[in-house]
Amino acid sequence: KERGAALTVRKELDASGKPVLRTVKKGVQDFSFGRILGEGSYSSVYLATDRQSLKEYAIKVLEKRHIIKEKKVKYVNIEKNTLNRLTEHPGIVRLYYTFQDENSLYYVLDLCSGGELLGILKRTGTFDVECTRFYGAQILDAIRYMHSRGVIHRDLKPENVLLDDNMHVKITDFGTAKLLPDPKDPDSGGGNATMQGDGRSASFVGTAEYVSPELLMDKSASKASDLWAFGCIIYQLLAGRPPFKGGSEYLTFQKIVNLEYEFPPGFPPAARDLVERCLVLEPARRLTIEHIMNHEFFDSQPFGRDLWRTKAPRLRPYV
Ligand SMILES: C[C@@H](Nc1nc2c(c3cc(-c4cn[nH]c4)ccc13)C(=O)N=C/C2=C\CC1CC1)C(C)(C)C
Repeated sequence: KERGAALTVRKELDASGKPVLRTVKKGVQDFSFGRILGEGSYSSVYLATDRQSLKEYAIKVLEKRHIIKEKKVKYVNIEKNTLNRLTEHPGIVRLYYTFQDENSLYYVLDLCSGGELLGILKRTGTFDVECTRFYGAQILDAIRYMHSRGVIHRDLKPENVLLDDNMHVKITDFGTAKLLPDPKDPDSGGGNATMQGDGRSASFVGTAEYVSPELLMDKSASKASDLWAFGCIIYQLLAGRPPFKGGSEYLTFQKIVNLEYEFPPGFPPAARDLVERCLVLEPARRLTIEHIMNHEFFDSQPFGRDLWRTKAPRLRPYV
């Protein structure tokens, strides 16, 4: 059953002409679709306005035929289960409800009108320490919530960190997440439960520049894999480029497993120490979330509710 399926009430006349109230789920007709906001490998996200409330949403549209042909049913299930599990955090894009027609599935989601963090970073080049601390803390707070709900994102990167109209973080794109068995809902685990998936548990590898060494060395992802990606993101906000970037994916992977990266001159020392303790080849030796939150780089940075109430800092480049 769809969680919180939105219902509209329509007054209709029944056979004998008696007025009857019929609750119907919202559908495509209830929205006016605007421009494409982003395109994934098998979905497009549109700007859409609810004709009745005039509220703006993002609607992710997935074409059923394409999903089945490309054997992506498993990922669609994982994304929906993940979004339905991550409902109580300001830093995670929220799924309000879903509906479908004969060709497509529709997810009605938070509109993140600030777009991708990567887009902002490209415009400013780098972030200064104050901005890096604010956005780093919001990303970390969202990761902490995800992990507490048994979700490993596995593909964290600046393209998947969106910004809402207050320029606050919204993590998105959970099609490649790994769901640990939910203590409250044991059979929702593993992400291997598929509707009619292909049965193979393909071990997913994230985006080259942010993928952790254990995923390349053919071990399974763990929560520590998201913290490796976090270290890459902090480095990139201050340096203006990711730590591991080769001329090809293969060369990037080689740099990762050999831990081949260096800091540009002037890189802030506290941030350097934090990044060095996240970009550790052995997952068990990487800083945990609690350690990162207590690291001197995040000194005097509130986490939790206050973090999401503070005004986003003006974006200034790190010069
Ligand atoms: C990463 C994702 N891109 C995007 N996904 C979402 C956006 C979004 C918005 C802009 C944007 C807004 N203004 N200007 C640009 C640019 C890219 C977006 C949004 O507002 N709400 C929910 C989204 C995704 C929800 C998803 C979990 C189901 C890809 C590229 C995969 C389509």
